Amino acid sequence: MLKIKNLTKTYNKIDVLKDINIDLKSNESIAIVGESGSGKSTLAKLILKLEKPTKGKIVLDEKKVSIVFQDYRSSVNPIFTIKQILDESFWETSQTILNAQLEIYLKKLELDNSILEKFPHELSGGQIQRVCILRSLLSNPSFLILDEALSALDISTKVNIISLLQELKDKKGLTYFLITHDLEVATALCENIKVLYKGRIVESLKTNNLKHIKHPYTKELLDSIVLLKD
Ligand SMILES: Nc1ncnc2c1ncn2[C@@H]1O[C@H](COP(=O)(O)OP(=O)(O)OP(=O)(O)O)[C@@H](O)[C@H]1O
Repeated sequence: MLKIKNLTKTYNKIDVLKDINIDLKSNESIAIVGESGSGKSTLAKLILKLEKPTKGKIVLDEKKVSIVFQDYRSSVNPIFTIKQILDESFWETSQTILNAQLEIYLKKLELDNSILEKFPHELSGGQIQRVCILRSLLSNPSFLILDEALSALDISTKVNIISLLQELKDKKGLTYFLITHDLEVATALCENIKVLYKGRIVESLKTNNLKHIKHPYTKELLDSIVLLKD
């Protein structure tokens, strides 16, 4: 479904991504976990062809691709109401189906119907982030890139949205390319985890087998989950 071969991206003579290889099978989701500045968003931009690789190749065998950007405030038009922002989601879905889906997703994303008439500046960061997730889901994608898409949400909302995303994965076969520094969200949604450190993949793991962690940065991430659960 997604093949990335020997990918390098250089900005100002600095390799932001170096020799990245990913081979993702259909119906498997992947999480790219890494600290700030490790090159995660750059990788998303390359997959979406918003940027060109310096070296290497990316082949994405999916047509219905959507993304929830990390910078959620600037990805909504401030002079549009939320309803108008969501109307951008038309692909091939009829208005009737869209309205029915909208009702369901609003409930699952814990958003009140009254937000539809509001403007982005009248919403909290967490509400706008959920509107961005909703907009992507309404476009009925088969491959969804989530770039730190749950970062502004409180724990209980995050748990509910993860369960919605899991449901869509199971029922509709939606595949996620998850970008996060939260290993816990990564293990909840994805079968595969790649740890990006200073532009290189330093560890490739299967979620059902985290015993083989080698890199100190991944160990730190795993310890932080244990600490949060203590
Ligand atoms: N268009 C650009 N021109 C020059 N440098 C860039 C550009 N885009 C990203 N970079 C640099 O590439 C590096 C990786 O950035 P990127 O946004 O991919 O990191 P990230 O892992 O997503 O970080 P964060 O978690 O903070 O969002 C950073 O040092 C950044 O300054």
